[in-house]
Amino acid sequence: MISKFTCLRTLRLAARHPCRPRSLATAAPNRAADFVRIVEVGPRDGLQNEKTSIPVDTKIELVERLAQTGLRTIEAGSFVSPKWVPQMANSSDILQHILASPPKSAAPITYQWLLPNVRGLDNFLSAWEAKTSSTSMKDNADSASPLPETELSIFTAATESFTQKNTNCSIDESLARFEPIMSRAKDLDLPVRAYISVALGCPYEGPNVDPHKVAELAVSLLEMGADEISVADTTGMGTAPKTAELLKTLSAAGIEKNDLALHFHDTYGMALVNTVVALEHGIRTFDAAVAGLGGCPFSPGATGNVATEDLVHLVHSLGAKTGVDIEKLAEVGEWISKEIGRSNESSAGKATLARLRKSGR
Ligand SMILES: CC(C)(COP(=O)([O-])OP(=O)([O-])OC[C@H]1O[C@@H](n2cnc3c(N)ncnc32)[C@H](O)[C@@H]1OP(=O)([O-])[O-])[C@@H](O)C(=O)NCCC(=O)NCCSC(=O)C[C@@](C)(O)CC(=O)[O-]
Repeated sequence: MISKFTCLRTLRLAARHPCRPRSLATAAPNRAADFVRIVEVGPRDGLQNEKTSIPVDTKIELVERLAQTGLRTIEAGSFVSPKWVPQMANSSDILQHILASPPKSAAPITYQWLLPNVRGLDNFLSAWEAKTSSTSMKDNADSASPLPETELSIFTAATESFTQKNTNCSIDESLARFEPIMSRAKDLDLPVRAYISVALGCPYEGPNVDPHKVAELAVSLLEMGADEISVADTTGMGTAPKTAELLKTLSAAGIEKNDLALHFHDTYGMALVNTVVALEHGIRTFDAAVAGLGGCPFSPGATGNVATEDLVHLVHSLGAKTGVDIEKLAEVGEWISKEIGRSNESSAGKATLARLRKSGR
């Protein structure tokens, strides 16, 4: 199937978007071969499935603490229906707080916001524009604490069943919802990343998701204007051979490595193995959640994202850089785990803390 559209799509992809986004592609240091960019999804993917309502102050404090670890990109909330995902209902408050008092950080941070439809975009914009329109670009550049970079995330899935369960529509309908979001985001110069869920296994259709379907969707999203595709192993069913096959299929479809991020959940303990496979294929952007927080409300049995501390430890052990201070990050992982009453799922985080405590720190 892929060979039929590969050449045409490759040409189309090469011609798209002469103007690349500010953060996703122009982050020059983040594109060095030995630099791995981490997208911290803990405040969104990590918290969205928690059953007990988490106070907005705790969510803001999590973002502020993460901002001090060296992480450069944080997905801080989502503008989805509160009837579907009640835990994310106060994302507007978090956005407004971040814009009004950008968290302290050594380097500028980009904040991402997930949305499923135009209603989500409208809700996002009513909070975002109120602040950004009152700060001119010049004022912003001159300001001691300029407005943080902002990006949007949209999401669809590689199977019809998951798309229905997650967003109450078909895959095609989900793409149709993105068209107006994409065009308004481009007008506002806001980069857009697009997730493709269940790329390596679906809770409703099983472990064998067609990699060509993932490639076809990725091409459609890039053609539509997405600046980055985050390919998600929502269920953690991915294995090393399946990850390699998927990445080869995406490459054969003309998708560049720099356009891809990988988003592994660690349900079967395979996330780091699959990360190594992806690193060997040249992927340099990975999503993760501090302390291994997370789970998708519409993926029964799926556990958290790969823990950011474990990802950082892996990358550093391979001699590459992340810019993240693992000791500070481990403290954040332990703090948020206690705050929300769940166990810290990061092996590297717990080991780092044990070492720190032993040395009296
Ligand atoms: C897409 C919908 C809204 C369709 O849901 P629907 O019920 O079909 O939508 P609707 O258009 O019929 O609207 C129903 C009600 O929701 C309201 N509504 C409609 N849209 C919004 C909105 N944006 N924000 C706030 N309210 C909204 C709308 O106004 C209406 O309110 P009512 O008239 O009944 O009072 C719903 O299915 C939804 O919100 N789904 C989101 C599910 C979700 O957040 N899943 C988790 C995130 S994805 C994920 O975790 C995977 C990922 C990204 O991490 C990668 C991976 O690991 O796989």
